[in-house]
This record gives sequence, structure tokens and C-alpha cells, in this order.
Amino acid sequence: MMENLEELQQLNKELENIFEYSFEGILLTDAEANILKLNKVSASFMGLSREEALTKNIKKLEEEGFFSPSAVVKVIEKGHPIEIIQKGINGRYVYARAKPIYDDQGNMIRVISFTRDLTEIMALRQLVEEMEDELNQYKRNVHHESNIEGIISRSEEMKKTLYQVRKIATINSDVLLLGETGVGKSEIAKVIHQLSDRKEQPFYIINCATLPESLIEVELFGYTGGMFTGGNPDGKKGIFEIANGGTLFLDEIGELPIHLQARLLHVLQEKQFRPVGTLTQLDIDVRVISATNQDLKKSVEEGTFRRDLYHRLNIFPITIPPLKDRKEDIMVLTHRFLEQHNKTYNKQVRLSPKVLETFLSYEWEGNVRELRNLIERLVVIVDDPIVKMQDLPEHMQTIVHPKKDMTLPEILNQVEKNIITEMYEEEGSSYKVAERLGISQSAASRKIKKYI
Ligand SMILES: Nc1ncnc2c1ncn2[C@@H]1O[C@H](COP(=O)(O)OP(=O)(O)OP(=O)(O)O)[C@@H](O)[C@H]1O
Repeated sequence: MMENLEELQQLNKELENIFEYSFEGILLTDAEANILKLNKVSASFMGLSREEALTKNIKKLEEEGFFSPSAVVKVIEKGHPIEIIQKGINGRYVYARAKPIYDDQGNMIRVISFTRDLTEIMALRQLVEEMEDELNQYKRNVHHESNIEGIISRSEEMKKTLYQVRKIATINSDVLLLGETGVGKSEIAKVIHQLSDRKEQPFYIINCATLPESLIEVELFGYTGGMFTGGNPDGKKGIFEIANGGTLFLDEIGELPIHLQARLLHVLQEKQFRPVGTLTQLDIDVRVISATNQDLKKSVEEGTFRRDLYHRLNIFPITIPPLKDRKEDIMVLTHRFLEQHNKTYNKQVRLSPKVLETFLSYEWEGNVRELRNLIERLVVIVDDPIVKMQDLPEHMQTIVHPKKDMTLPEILNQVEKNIITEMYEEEGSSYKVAERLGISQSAASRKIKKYI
């Protein structure tokens, strides 16, 4: 008996501890809402001492505005458990769950309520939201950092290239940009200038392929007065002199006539040059960025490009990968060009999934320029809001680019897939596809299920 009593006391003590140290407020009332028992947390929600609270009735406290609405009062009215959010006297929000306790005869004898302070959770939520905002801001900044203005890119390949661009931009060395036509060499050259200490100084472009050979020398190096009949009597400044302090972009450097290549090498090495018709050397401070889509090494072997100039230019080469190797860039460039041209022409043109898929597997020999021009053309000429396969240039409509390890059945499968998806896009029904391809409707429908 004595042992049982001790055990009971021990258990009671443990329950008291649990009751007292709970993070939740726990409150017990009778069926008239008189408070019978409550823990510290519950008393503090009401802004009362425990002793005071034990003399109170919840209905009265509710009427006096200590909290509203009261879960206990609602349970007494309705006879079943309730969960609500209460506003407390000191502006605190509380999540309250209350339930009735019945005796064996089905009479409500007690109501027990559990309350949890939401104010802190709300404050924490606000903190989390603020942190999320900060994180997003940070992410935007990072994104901005890895993206350079004017250069749209998302691919790993371009990330590497842009990393090199950033590094080289600030060290003031001459740069050689390599890459197929239309990959963005001119854009990158501008970016290098923009990111360099020379950004406030002029940026000049000379295209060695478009200037007649007879003019290039004069354009680059200028001449002194009286040199040419019909020429300017005061002479003409060459671009090296004009661009002094700034950056000179020599596009299509592979086309520079061989007799001028030695002079260019001299300028690059000595940072000096001599205008045509004079013996005086002028000092210049020009950063030269050259670009070519030619294989300069091959030109050296063929004897059309000087080896020494090639080595001088090739100290800091940056290669811009072809668009076909930058699938993520195809996606993002397509999206951005569509956006731009839709805005310009006030249209809402979108591409069908098949067209997009074709873009991803197309060779893009003209690279970003070709993509940009094609999208502009499509936005202008297509009346429908969705660009379909038949709107593409003919050579793009039937492309299949078998990967190196594809077998003949796989290639044929690919062709079939292209035709079925394209036709289904156009016709929208398996019956029409069957009719056009001269196959049964069930065969057409099977293939549509297989490929789409
Ligand atoms: N990453 C890019 N983001 C946005 N536009 C780009 C990008 N790359 C290229 N372009 C655009 O594509 C077109 C061709 O680019 P750019 O003239 O720089 O190519 P290029 O390599 O210098 O060509 P070429 O060798 O024929 O001179 C331009 O309209 C340019 O603005």
C-alpha cells in the first residue's frame, strides 16, 4: 500500500513536471469554464499570475477581452473538439486546440485546452522570408556577375569563356578571339573593352576583310601631308593614332595582307609606328584585340600568315565555342530573341516543341547570328501565334543529325519520329496523319503514342 502510494506520488510528480515544462500552454476548466488548473505558459498567455487565473472564468475573460475567440467557450457550446487561432490581450497570436472530457453518463465535466504561441513562429517566418529575400538578392547578384551585359549565355562552355574574358580584360594585354562566324567575337571584344581600365576611352573596329587592300595601310597607319595626289594636304591620321589610349578591334585578322603583317607585328611589339611617308616613329598606347574565324595555324602552314605574328597574337587566345555545342545557350538565346523581336513587332509568337527540338539539333553554321536572324524572320512572317515546322526554312524541316554511334534502325526511327510529330502537330488528328502517310489509322495512332 505504502509502495503504491510512493509510486503514485512519483508518477504525479513526473506528470506535474511534464505539465509545467511543456512549451504549450495547458489549461483545464470545468463545464462552466471555470479554470481549475493551468501551467505557467498558459497563465502568461492571459497576462495573469497563476493564482489570479485560478480564480477566473474563461467566458468572463473572453467578455473582458483577454482573448478572442475562446476555444474553451466554443467547445462548451458545441460539445466537440475545436482548433482555432486566438488573439491574446497583448497582441499575441495563439494556436489553440481544446477538447471536451465526458463522464460515463455522457456529461461534459472538463475542457482541456492546449495553446501554442504563434507570435514567435510568425516572427521566425518573417525572419525566414527576409533571409530568403536576401538570398534571392544575393543569387541575382551572383547571376549578374557571371553574366556580362550584352552576352546572353547559360552554358558551362560559355561560363568558362567568360571567366577567361573577365581575367584578361583587366590585364591590358593584346587578345586573339577565335571562333566560327557569328559566335559573338565582336560582342566579346566590346565586353573586354568595357571591363578594362580603358572603358572611358574609344573602341574602334577595323574589318580587315571588308577594306580594299589598297586602303588598309592608310586606314591603319595614316599618312603625312603631301604624300598622295588628291589626298588630304594635311595628311590623315591612322586608326592606331586615333585609337590612342583606347582599344582597337581588328576583325578578320586572317585577311590582313601579308605585307602589312610585319608592320602590325612591329606595332604590337614596340608600341610604336611610322605613318606612311615619314621616318618618325610615333609612340602609341593601343590595346589590340584581333579576331578570326580562320584556322590561323593552317594559314601559317600555307604561307598566307606570318608565323611570328601568329605567335605574337596567340599569347592570349580565347576560343568562343560554336553554338551547336552550347545547347543551353540555344534555349536561352531563342527565348530572349523571341522576347525582343515580339516586342519590336508587337507580336506574341511562340515556337512549337518540335521546332524547339529542331533548333537544339540543328548545326547553326552561322551560329548566334543565324539564330537571331531566323527568329526575327519567323516573328515577322508567321501569322499564327505558334511557329510550326513548315514555317522553318526547307533545309531545317527534315534534318536528322545522326549521332556518331547511331545505327541505321535508330536513324530511321529518328526520321519516322520527326515526320510523325511534325504531321501530328499540323493535322492534330491520327486520321489525317494516316491519310497523308497512306497508313491505317491504328498504325498512325500507335506511332503517335510512341513518339509524342
Ligand atoms: N552571347 C550572345 N548574346 C547575345 N547576342 C549575341 C551573343 N553572341 C552573339 N550575339 C549576336 O549575334 C550576332 C553575331 O555576333 P558577332 O558579330 O559578335 O559574331 P562574330 O563572331 O564577331 O561574327 P563574324 O566572325 O562573322 O564577324 C550579333 O548580332 C550579336 O549581337
